[in-house]
Amino acid sequence: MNYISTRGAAPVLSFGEAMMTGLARDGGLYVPETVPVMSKAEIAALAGLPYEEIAFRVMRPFLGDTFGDGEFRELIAKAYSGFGHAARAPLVQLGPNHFLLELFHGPTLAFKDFAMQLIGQMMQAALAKSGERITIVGATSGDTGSAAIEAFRGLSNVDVFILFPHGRVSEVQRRQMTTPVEANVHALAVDGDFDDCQARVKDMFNDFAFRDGVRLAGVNSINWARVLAQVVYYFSSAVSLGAPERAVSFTVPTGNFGDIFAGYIARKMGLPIERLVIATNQNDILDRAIRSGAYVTDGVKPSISPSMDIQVSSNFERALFDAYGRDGAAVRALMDELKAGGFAIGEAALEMLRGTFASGRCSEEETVATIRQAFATTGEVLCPHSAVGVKVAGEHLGVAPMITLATAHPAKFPDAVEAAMGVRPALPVRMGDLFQRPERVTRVKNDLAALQAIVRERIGH
Ligand SMILES: Cc1ncc(COP(=O)(O)O)c(C=O)c1O
Ligand SMILES: N[C@@H](CCOP(=O)(O)O)C(=O)O
Repeated sequence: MNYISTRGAAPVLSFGEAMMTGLARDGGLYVPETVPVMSKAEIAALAGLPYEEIAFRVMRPFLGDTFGDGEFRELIAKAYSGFGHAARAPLVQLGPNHFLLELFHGPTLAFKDFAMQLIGQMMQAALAKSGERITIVGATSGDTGSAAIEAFRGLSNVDVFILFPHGRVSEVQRRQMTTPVEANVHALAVDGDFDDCQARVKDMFNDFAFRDGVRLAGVNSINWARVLAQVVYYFSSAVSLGAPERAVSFTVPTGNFGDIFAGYIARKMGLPIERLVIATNQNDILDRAIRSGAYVTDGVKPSISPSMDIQVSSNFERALFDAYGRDGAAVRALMDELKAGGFAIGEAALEMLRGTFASGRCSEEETVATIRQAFATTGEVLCPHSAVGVKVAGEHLGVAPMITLATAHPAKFPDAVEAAMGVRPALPVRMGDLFQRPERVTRVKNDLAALQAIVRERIGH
């Protein structure tokens, strides 16, 4: 299995190489050269299997010879052993034809754990073989950062630097990143928004002297392995509702487009998905793009679903690559236009995107009302991101069962949830002392040289 860049001018890599490389050297994102298809019988055979076995069968065809079968099974088993629910990704019913896929039972209470715990295992296995030492630099709007820190804290051959927008993540999210005591964890509060943090990480990858000097690695959804691990729960949930005999639909609270892109891959692999709905908060660039054909940034607006406060949606590039017939030069030209504020999606590409994704937007008021209403009618406590999904899903219900992804635990956003429904969701007991632990964080300007200097100094390079 080969991996190619969305900008068409980077070396072709194996799965293992793409995982350790992060951003392609032409600035693009790696995607599989071809997507393996599962037969109807293979999909049907997933029903009733443990999550770990489904993960093995869905991901195995993408790996080439990076890991042996036995080794890969062991890595999967270790990755999910710390999850707080036997089903890993349980489904609960919200209404006659509407289900919620709870993706927040991992160690840091967000869907990021599904991929990050596995990537942590896979990278450690790869490093044990190569004897290398790496420097992970990641950008977060709240959840990727804590998940990455949890997956890599305390390792002797990895330093992990996380850039988060100062004052724009919830207090629980911030403390998850600033309270780990391990010396290889570096939380950096950047004076800027998430788009700034993500742009600085990409700048670091595009500075080859820095990138090669510190042996930079990425664990944002830049990294194909992150997306791949997220494909699994589309299969596990769909088969439990009758796929492949019965088609299902998904609504996905969306920011950086990684999670919904995983759903797109599941569909390409043969999973019968009727609708794939992008749900945005007031940072609605993706909804506007699908409706109008203009992908134009207009500044990140802080919201009560802060993890989705994103305008430059990294993985949309992967969708554009397919929409433009896998023409790397065309994607490169669009990304150059984006630097100046935006671009118009070509007619054929827009038709492809509209045929693939539906979309909707949820205002702040609607998010609050949805949290309140879901609790009153179903007893389910939604985090604000999941509420965005539930609200938009309600506009797209059809014959096929709708599965909305619940992407974070409500206790990560206690203020927003309490303001909506008058009850403060409690953190799990193991995190009960989070607010008593001392914090360790460095405030940094939104400046590439300043950030690079910190990384170099901390790793002694
Ligand atoms: C809780 C939560 N919901 C939704 C999203 C959006 O997911 P994606 O960036 O993959 O679109 C994020 C951030 O990624 C998140 O942390
Ligand atoms: N919402 C994310 C933003 C980063 O997304 P990623 O999937 O590219 O890591 C977060 O919580 O950090």
